[in-house]
Amino acid sequence: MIPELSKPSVIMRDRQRVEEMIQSMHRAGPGGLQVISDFDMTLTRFAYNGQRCPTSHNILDNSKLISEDCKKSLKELLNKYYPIEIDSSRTVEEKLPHMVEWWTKAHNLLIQQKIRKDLLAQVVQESEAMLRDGYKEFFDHLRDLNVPLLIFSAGLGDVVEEVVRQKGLFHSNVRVFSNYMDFDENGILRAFKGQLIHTYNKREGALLNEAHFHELKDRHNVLLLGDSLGDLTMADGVQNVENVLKIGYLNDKVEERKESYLASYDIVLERDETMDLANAILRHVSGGQ
Ligand SMILES: Nc1ccn([C@@H]2O[C@H](COP(=O)(O)O)[C@@H](O)[C@H]2O)c(=O)n1
Repeated sequence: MIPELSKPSVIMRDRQRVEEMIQSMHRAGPGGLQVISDFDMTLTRFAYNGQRCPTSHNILDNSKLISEDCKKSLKELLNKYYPIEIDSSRTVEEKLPHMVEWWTKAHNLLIQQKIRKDLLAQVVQESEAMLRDGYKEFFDHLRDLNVPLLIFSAGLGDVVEEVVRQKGLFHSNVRVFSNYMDFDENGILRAFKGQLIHTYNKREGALLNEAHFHELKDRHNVLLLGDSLGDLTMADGVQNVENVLKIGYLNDKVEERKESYLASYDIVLERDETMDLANAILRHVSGGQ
């Protein structure tokens, strides 16, 4: 049905179920579809030429807006908390306080740097942010089909938006839910707005945005893209859902985490740096439109 499902990087625990869901989505067509995606390491690449690619936080952390001392502290936080984030031997409940601590400490450090809003665009331009191969077809096809793309990110919303804008992809069907910076009247970062979003509380974020999902209440099929087990709850605010086809990018600690990803995602993409499968599914669902 979809040749990309047979790529070596694609693994599934129940191929028949996946094919049934895709067929059902095809019957409903693009008018019944919405796409909910994580940003960092899902729409962006995990690695390029053997080097890790930056998250939206890293784009700012590594920039000229951050002092060397602060860079060191942010790196120490990353080295301490990232292994906890991806540790398959701990439960989500065990990880939660550590994630809140990481994000809170990192955001407080960023606030101390008195970051200027007007320099963010330049920082993104000078960064090594990289979207996955096939990103343009993905964004443009969704725009052409009028399919909403909701990006749920525990990263930095201002940076996420800037990356998408600079690539010419911020089409009117794209909405970003994320951690947004609050700037004072001089354009200096003074706080973060709203409730903190980290890797494992996206369900709360999704439910807080229920009103937005209500606008999409006639779109009963969801294509969900994520890279962590926390991303699985991103569609929890969707009403009258018929199919949620969950595609998970397994980027890091692949062997260790494969079982848990296979148990939770319908399709797991192992070290796959492309949007090929999502693009192929969209082509199929839209009947070649
Ligand atoms: N200070 C931080 C905090 C988090 N990260 C990483 O960003 C990713 C964002 O989360 P998503 O679930 O939306 O992908 C997360 O995976 C953290 O590893 C960071 O780099 N710096």
